[in-house]
Amino acid sequence: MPESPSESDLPQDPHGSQADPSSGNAASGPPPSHQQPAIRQRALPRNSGTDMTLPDWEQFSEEELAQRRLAEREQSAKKPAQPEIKQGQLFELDPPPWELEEPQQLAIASVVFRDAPHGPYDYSVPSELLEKLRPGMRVEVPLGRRKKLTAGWCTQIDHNAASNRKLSPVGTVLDEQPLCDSHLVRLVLWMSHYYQCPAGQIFDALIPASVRSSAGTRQQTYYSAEHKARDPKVLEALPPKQKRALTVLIQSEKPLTGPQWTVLAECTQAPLQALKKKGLVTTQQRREMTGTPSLQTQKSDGEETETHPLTKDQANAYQRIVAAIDSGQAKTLLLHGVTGSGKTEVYIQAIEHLVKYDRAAIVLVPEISLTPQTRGRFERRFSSVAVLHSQMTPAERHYQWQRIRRGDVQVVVGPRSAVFAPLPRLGLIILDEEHDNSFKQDTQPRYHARKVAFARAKSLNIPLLLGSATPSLESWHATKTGVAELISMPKRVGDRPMPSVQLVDLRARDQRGGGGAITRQLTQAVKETLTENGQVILLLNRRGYATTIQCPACGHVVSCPDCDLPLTHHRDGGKAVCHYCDYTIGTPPWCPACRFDGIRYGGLGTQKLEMEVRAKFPQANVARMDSDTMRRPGSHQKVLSAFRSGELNLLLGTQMIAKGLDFPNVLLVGVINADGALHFPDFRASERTFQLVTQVAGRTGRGQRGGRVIVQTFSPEHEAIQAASRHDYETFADAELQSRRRFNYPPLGSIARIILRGSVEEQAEAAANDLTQRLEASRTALGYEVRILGPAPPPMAKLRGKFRFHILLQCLDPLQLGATIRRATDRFKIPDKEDVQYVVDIDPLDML
Ligand SMILES: Nc1ncnc2c1ncn2[C@@H]1O[C@H](COP(=O)(O)OP(=O)(O)OP(=O)(O)O)[C@@H](O)[C@H]1O
Ligand SMILES: [Zn+2]
Repeated sequence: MPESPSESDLPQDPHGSQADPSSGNAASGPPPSHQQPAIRQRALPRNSGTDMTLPDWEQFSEEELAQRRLAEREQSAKKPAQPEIKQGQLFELDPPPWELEEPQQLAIASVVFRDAPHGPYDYSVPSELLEKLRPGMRVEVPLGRRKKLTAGWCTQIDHNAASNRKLSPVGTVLDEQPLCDSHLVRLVLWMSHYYQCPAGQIFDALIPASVRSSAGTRQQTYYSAEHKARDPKVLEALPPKQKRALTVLIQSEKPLTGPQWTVLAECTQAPLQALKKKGLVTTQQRREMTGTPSLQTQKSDGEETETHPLTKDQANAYQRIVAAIDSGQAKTLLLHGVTGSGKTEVYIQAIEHLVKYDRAAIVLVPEISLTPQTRGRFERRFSSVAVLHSQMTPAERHYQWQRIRRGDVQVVVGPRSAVFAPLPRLGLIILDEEHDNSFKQDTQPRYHARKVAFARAKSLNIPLLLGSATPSLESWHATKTGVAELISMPKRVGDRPMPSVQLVDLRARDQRGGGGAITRQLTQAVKETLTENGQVILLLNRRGYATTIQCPACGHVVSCPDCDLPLTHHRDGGKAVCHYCDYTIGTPPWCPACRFDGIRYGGLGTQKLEMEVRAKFPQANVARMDSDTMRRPGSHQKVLSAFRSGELNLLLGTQMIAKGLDFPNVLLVGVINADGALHFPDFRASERTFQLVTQVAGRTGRGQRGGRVIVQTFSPEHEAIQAASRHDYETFADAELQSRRRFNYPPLGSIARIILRGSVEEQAEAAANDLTQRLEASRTALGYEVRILGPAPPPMAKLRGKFRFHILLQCLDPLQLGATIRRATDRFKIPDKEDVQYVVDIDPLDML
């Protein structure tokens, strides 16, 4: 007898009632205060912290919405009526009125698709699927004139719809249970609207491919006895082997698999098949894990594991987070704690509070393999942690996803995509190092995990905790406008002082001892530190050996043919590599343009720095950490363990050594060139420089022995570097906000970027011009104040063989910005024969 999924198998929607006052209280809301009657979300004031705003339908008051609707109706009255595109109308004309059916009651499902046409389109739900189909499931439906069966996602079912058009019916329901609960479906629809990306593509980003393909599972057939087989007369009439087999099956409490059944009945397959033919047994297919993947937890790297009593600052932070959890409201908290102030311990204790109520948390971290230490700390303190990372096998990923959805997990730790973890009883979302750029996805859907976390937390009425020593200006601004609450931890644990920072001016030539990259002052400091048995971290944010390969005779620079950017020379294997597309050639021994024999390597990468370090400090045990040396899974862990044990005493590398590491014996941090990010054509250049220098400086002075920092720079007077040298976040952030205000840059205003690319430059440019005109027309029609810049070639005017153009849009109001683009791109189509694509990037971080 086929089993229907039991109650507990169904994805729970514990907070469903919180957003909807009509449905009463959550049955088992944890802290007592969670039980209070839910409050309908109040409209946020517009323009309050543009990075922290919700979609328009959540943000407007009823009155505003009504006004908007009125305005929209007036708009549409002016323009010739555009037929709404619905299934059936997309490829054929509407049927003449006499062919229309009588309007009839039916259930209609909305379905969206990954590929164009994206939908949503309406389908009727046949009565036999009514019980089964729910939003968040995948279905197969006929699409287009040819009625080609296509997989899509069901986003909504209207049970009392009326339609007089003949709708195609839903064909097959592909999932046993929804892959997304109703909250996640709502989140998808919001993301689709806000990021202007088809909902079908967002579903695919939300549900890992391994889950969609059921990686690591197989189809298993189960047998059970039909009702009529229980009739003794039927049983008696059977040949002995079949009789014995059927008796075994009737007596079994659960359905049996073929192998189980043959073993218990001591028979071959033959009697089973005979019984099946006679219609005495039914079969049922179920998907099962083929095995339990052995999940690797982070081995301790030797860090002490004892817990400490909280410091005064930590205790205060903890109290305020707990109050937010207990309030049952969607509050955003920014924990601004200086490096080494013990933020992780605060997160852990807050989650310990949460799990007492049987609730779970998501902790988003930059890339988990870079921070094995953070991972280890969570795994040691909670009994069931799911760590999601990029090196999992599909089977592991699917297994973890199922564990998470069943509610077997207290804490999910992972990178940005973990914001979608389908925890049934989510009670808190934490973004550690919330300023980190890796939280923004740079492919479709181009979402920012902070914003998505904000929307998710808001719809569930749970707190969102952002933590950083160098908060993004978006979050800092949010504390000024009341969107987020600020919690400060201005001191390090154990009253340890912040390390002193010395700036070394690279412009003064005599400072540069011996022409290398390491100045006299830094050389001296490294030697002293190594003599005292201390450890050293050196930061250089460029990988490779030399960053340019240039001919001194004719000036030719060896560049990538696909990206027009200089290739970087890598010494291992003598390769010249494009860092944007990985185009690789053997480094030419002479100039490819004029054949001059004596090509020069300019600019400095980590490989070259490593050689200089080994030559200058022969007593040091050196490791280099950059994406070239850290390709293999587990390599970070290996290097960091060796560093903790003291086997290594000098670590050099790119920004990946600046993140979160906590080693008490690091007595010196050296920044080889702080200006790397400073002169990028990007309004966030200062912010990034400040963050990088402050974060790497924060890796020292974390033990009893203190620490110091030496920053080499060509711009010692630059405010970002000055402020970082004083550990003065607030002065920097407030001044930076002032200067952004002048240009309405985020977070004071919103920006969007549209990138067009094509293999034929003229076509890409023509499409960019066309789109710009549409944007201008759209702005005029809506009467919005949107600034449109471009089209122009971006700093990277060519990438992977495609010519690029971009259009920048700025507006104080993110809703006006979004609406302007939506209207302009709505019917914007590039001729199929042209190889030109465009992407809309809302709140872009990458301006290159
Ligand atoms: N209350 C405490 N008493 C003593 N030590 C503590 C306490 N809380 C945390 N620590 C220790 O202080 C160190 C720094 O903590 P942690 O790594 O969480 O800092 P952080 O604020 O995340 O810093 P960063 O921003 O630099 O990553 C850790 O070794 C941790 O074990
Ligand atoms: Zn390239």
